[in-house]
Amino acid sequence: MGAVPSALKHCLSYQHLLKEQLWIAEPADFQISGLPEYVKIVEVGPRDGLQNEKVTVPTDIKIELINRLSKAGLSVIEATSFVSSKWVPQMADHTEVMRGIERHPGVQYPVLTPNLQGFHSAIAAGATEVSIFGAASESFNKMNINCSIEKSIEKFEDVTKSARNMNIPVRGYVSCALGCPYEGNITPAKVAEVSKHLYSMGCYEISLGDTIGVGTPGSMKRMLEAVMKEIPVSALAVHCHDTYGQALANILTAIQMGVGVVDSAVAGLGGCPYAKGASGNVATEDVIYMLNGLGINTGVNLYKVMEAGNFICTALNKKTNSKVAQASFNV
Ligand SMILES: CC(C)(COP(=O)([O-])OP(=O)([O-])OC[C@H]1O[C@@H](n2cnc3c(N)ncnc32)[C@H](O)[C@@H]1OP(=O)([O-])[O-])[C@@H](O)C(=O)NCCC(=O)NCCSC(=O)C[C@@](C)(O)CC(=O)[O-]
Repeated sequence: MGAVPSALKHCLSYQHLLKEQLWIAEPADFQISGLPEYVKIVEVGPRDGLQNEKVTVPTDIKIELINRLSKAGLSVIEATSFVSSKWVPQMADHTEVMRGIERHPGVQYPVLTPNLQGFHSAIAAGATEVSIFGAASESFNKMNINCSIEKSIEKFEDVTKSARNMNIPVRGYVSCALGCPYEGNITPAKVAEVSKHLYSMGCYEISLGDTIGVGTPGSMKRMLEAVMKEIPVSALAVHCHDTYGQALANILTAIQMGVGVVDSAVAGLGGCPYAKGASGNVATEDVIYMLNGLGINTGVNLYKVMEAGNFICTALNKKTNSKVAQASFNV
């Protein structure tokens, strides 16, 4: 570990913090039966975390954030999205971001592509993995990508077909998996149906999004039970926003059910522009702290993620949403 940056120095005096959990990437040397040895973190901070920021974040700050996250040991960092700059102005610099980042060996930098136009722009900018993003709610789908679920499936098929021809892996999102800001309750059967469509068209992984953070361990369990009838659990990820403070509990429930991939955002940044009131994603720092405490390896250095969180929160002039970072920095 290198020199401790001045902003973090005072953390060292916090005697009550479990040193090994905070500073060392290695998980505890025990294993709780029934839990996996390893969980993959998909860092979505540079995309989901920043897309809703009202003030334009300078491109070099986005690039520096991604470079710092790469050095923290994260193996997947969602870098940006190739969507319309009229819809999401914050992501307008997608090409510059993709051209500016350092590519670390073993790290994937997927980007969102809602249609063929986005896919071709992403490939031209150097993307080597893309994500398509659907929803289990008609109303949300319309608000988010301006078409019905059925129409979006057609557009996604165009993307997956082109991606297959170019050997580009495609990840699929299903938003509103535990509730919709416009329709309220969403049935697990609908989530399973949309997930199956995306999986059948070639997505290697389906990320189930609690877009507005209303889920509980109970609704997470019911939804996963339905989806797991259609898709192997090894191809599932969970993507939890923390609006109602349930994200860590929901993630633990998913992991206990065999899910091995968790999306999260550094400093708990985030929110969806088309889901009013949705708070940030679960903080990467908090997920890693929990997993370390469970003896589950992530390969990620918590200390370096905290540094990256400190960097972006300073740049945005905002307080971190990570409880672990708040406790460590006494903010
Ligand atoms: C999907 C579109 C583009 C459809 O937008 P549209 O207006 O229906 O598209 P269109 O095909 O009719 O084209 C209209 C204009 O958009 C342009 N256009 C068309 N496609 C693209 C593209 N790919 N990139 C750039 N420009 C594009 C196109 O060139 C044209 O430009 P104009 O001639 O008017 O100048 C639009 O609705 C859009 O950009 N929506 C934003 C979606 C978004 O980024 N939402 C937030 C991310 S999703 C999320 O946060 C949830 C998630 C994933 O995190 C999981 C969870 O939490 O649940």
